[in-house]
Amino acid sequence: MNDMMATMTANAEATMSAPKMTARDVKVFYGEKQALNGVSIDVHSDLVTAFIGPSGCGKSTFLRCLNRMNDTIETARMEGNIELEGHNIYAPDMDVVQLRARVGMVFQKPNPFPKSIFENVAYGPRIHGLSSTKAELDTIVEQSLVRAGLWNEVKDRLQDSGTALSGGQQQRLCIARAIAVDPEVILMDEPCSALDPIATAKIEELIDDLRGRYAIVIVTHNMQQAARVSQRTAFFHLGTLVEYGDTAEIFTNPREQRTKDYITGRFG
Ligand SMILES: Nc1ncnc2c1ncn2[C@@H]1O[C@H](COP(=O)(O)OP(=O)(O)OP(=O)(O)O)[C@@H](O)[C@H]1O
Repeated sequence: MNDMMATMTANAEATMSAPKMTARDVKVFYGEKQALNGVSIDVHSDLVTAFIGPSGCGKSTFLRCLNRMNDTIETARMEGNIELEGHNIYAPDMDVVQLRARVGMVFQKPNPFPKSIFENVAYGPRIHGLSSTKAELDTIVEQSLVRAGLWNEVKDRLQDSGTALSGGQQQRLCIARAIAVDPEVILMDEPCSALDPIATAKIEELIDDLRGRYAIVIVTHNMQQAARVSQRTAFFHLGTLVEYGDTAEIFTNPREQRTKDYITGRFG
């Protein structure tokens, strides 16, 4: 394929669906200190988007803007515009609890509630009124655990504590918990950094299985992981989005020298 055709294919792929989320000129300050310098990005529904970059470049800060988790940090202040399906998520009438159900989050360290496996998954659907009978709730719990690739391992011990599972199982339980409230976007902040290679491989497979059903955004320190699981990659450096594009392009033919230096291990 010649260069022009390759570009046209990439562009056609990028425009195949309207973006699920758009961010424009997002700036974040912690007190006086500016952590993001005006980030603009589109997140597509049917793709996995990876955020990469050296420690402290602002990946997690930006991820947290996408479901207003930064609201919980007293010193944090955000400027710019972020929309979910065309609605400003920072508008005064936005219900933040609803927003965080639509844009779910999985954290670096698995954080199940100190409750049963069943309750971990059932809690969200119950408080969001997604089921009216016990049978409906059972179905949601089962489907969520199936989708998170955990059902076969836990179906006979749903009343055991979620915290008694292995680290990798706990992380899949947290993914099931996010899935249970029927989100549109799932944000994952270094979801494998506390896991061993086998548990990591399972989460990566799971991300691939979930692609297409949810827009997935993953922050990762691991460039191989970004290359394996994502179709779009955003490279951040010192609070700036340096380059954003097709993952294969970013890793084989980056436009910016700073991206090239980072992916070839010259810094970071
Ligand atoms: N709660 C906070 N209060 C003050 N400064 C913060 C806070 N969280 C992050 N920062 C600062 O904002 C900048 C960006 O941090 P952020 O955690 O978003 O980077 P990151 O790229 O996700 O880093 P890492 O890969 O190490 O997690 C850093 O300089 C960091 O020290």
